[in-house]
Amino acid sequence: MNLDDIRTHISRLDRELLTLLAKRKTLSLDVARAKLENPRPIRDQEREQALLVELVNQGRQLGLDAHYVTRIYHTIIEDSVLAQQALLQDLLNPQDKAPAISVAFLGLKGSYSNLAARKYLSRFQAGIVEHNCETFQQIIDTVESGQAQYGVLPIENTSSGSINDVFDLMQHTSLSIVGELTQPIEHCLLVAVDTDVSRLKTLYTHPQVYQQCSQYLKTLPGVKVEFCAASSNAMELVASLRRPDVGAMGSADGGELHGLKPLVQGLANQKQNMTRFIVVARKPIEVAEQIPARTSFIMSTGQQSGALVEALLVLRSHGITMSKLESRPIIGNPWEEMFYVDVAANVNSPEMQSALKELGRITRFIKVLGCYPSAEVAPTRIPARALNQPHPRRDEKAQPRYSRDYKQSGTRLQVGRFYLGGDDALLMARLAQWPGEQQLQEYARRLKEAGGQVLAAPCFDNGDLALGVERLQQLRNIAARFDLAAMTRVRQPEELNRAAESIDLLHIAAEEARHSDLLTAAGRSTRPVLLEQPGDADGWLAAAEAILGEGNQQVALLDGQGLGVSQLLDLQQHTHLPLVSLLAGDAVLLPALGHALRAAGVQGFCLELDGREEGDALAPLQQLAERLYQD
Ligand SMILES: O=C(O)C(=O)C[C@]1(C(=O)O)C=C[C@@H](O)C=C1
Repeated sequence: MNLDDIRTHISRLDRELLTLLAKRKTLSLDVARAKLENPRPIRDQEREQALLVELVNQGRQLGLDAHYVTRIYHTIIEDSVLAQQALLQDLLNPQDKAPAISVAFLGLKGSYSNLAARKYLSRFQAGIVEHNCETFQQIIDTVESGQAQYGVLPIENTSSGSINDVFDLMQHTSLSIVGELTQPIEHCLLVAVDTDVSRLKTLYTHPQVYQQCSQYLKTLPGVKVEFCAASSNAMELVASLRRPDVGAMGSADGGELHGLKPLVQGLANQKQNMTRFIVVARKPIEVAEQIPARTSFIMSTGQQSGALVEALLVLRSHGITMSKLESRPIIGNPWEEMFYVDVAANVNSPEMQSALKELGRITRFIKVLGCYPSAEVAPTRIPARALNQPHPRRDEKAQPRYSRDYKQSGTRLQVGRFYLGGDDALLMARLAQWPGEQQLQEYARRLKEAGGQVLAAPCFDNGDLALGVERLQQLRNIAARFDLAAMTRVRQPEELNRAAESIDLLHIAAEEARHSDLLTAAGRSTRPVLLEQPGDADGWLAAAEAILGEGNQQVALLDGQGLGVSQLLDLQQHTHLPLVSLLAGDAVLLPALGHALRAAGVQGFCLELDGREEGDALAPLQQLAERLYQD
């Protein structure tokens, strides 16, 4: 077969795959109807688990990797669940059959909000009338006045955090949240005519996009940046200029709507950049019992100490999980705050009704903003043993993946924009306790000055997931501000998954290095992992193997036990994984110790700071950096 023949063959197979997927989707909607007649939850994770295990095993026999099969089926099942939910919601909240649905959003054709609005409304299979708005307030006004049925508003972004103006507006509107969706933000450099980067003189962009792509923009020092009100304005301008020396920054899909082509893709500093949008309408909707629902509400508690904790305990005592907690000052009342809370519950459920009643008694203000189907379909995990069965592929060697027999050359990890295992040693500072935002910023500034690259702080050290997630955002933002990478310790899969959304390096400490669920989650993540020695070298390598075996090849070893030079050399003969040494103890000796370990092949150093150091805590790292630089 020549290349064209092979491609024809592939295209035919792809068509068949699509036909089968469409057939599967029809069947999954039949399941939803059956579940409506005979009420059962849409999501059935036991069934999903059995299905995934069977598919992984069948895939194996066909020579397909378990990780690959699970990834594909997570996507298929996610679509199946969302389609079933949409069907049930339509049946429960019938819409007048209108030929078109109107929606208000920020920006022009091609803005991220426009793409999100189109994605959300695609489920209604009706025409769309679009209202381009210049401000969030205008979106609210357009829906409140009935000119548009829906409004789409961005509420939080994985790299720039919460969009506070939207929270503030939600407090004063009569509109309800009726839906949510998450839109990947993929910034590209867009051009109207054939050109190349070296010919560009001016780039048009929105300030937030500029901020999110700052690292790429540093590589274009001669290019002038002009700010526009929205990226869609930038695209419109570049499309009208049609010149080889101008470009816009925005999404490839948005650019296509203006006839622009992507010249460079993946410009964002942070590769996983997503925005969560909420959809608002004049009337609240009901969410079918069978569907996982989210309820958003705002409340203000009194100023007395412990008032917020008391309110949160009400949720906990009703078994209600909180997925977001955000505080905003109340204008004109400088000592009080409004809290925005998202919970995983249906507002009509008995638990939520009872919790709301109780909260009503202890808060000063409480208002439900809406209840809507959760767009998050958490992938069903399959038991590690189902994935860990030996792969029957004949060409696979039996050597452990961490070993030099398996891979000769040393592994290089990408940590943010830095490397571990490259030419230069990676220098990190790890705080033993969460220091508070101000002080974290101060550590970051000093670490940067000292020549370090990775700032580590324990976001989850007080056991509260929601607080941990807030801290992740602070850590990430502060690290980014000082051009550092960020690391945090994760102790359970849930923490790991949340941290992996935004943090550059995941730290598994000695105490957790034998937790198989955590190792499995780390292996399924695409973030690099720093695995601390749990006390014995064999257990350490076995833990590394568990991660590598799941798919994640970005693993480094952190020695916190003070292995000597000869043990380190021995270890390096054994494994291609990069080694990091923990620097703790007498500050005066640390630079010399680090220097010797570097000579023995250690690729990274982590200075432990417990906050009790006297004088400049980062001085040993700076001295080590200077010595290594002189070499
Ligand atoms: O089998 C079901 O109950 C379905 O709803 C179908 C399906 C699937 O697409 O395979 C989807 C959602 C459930 O969580 C389990 C499986």
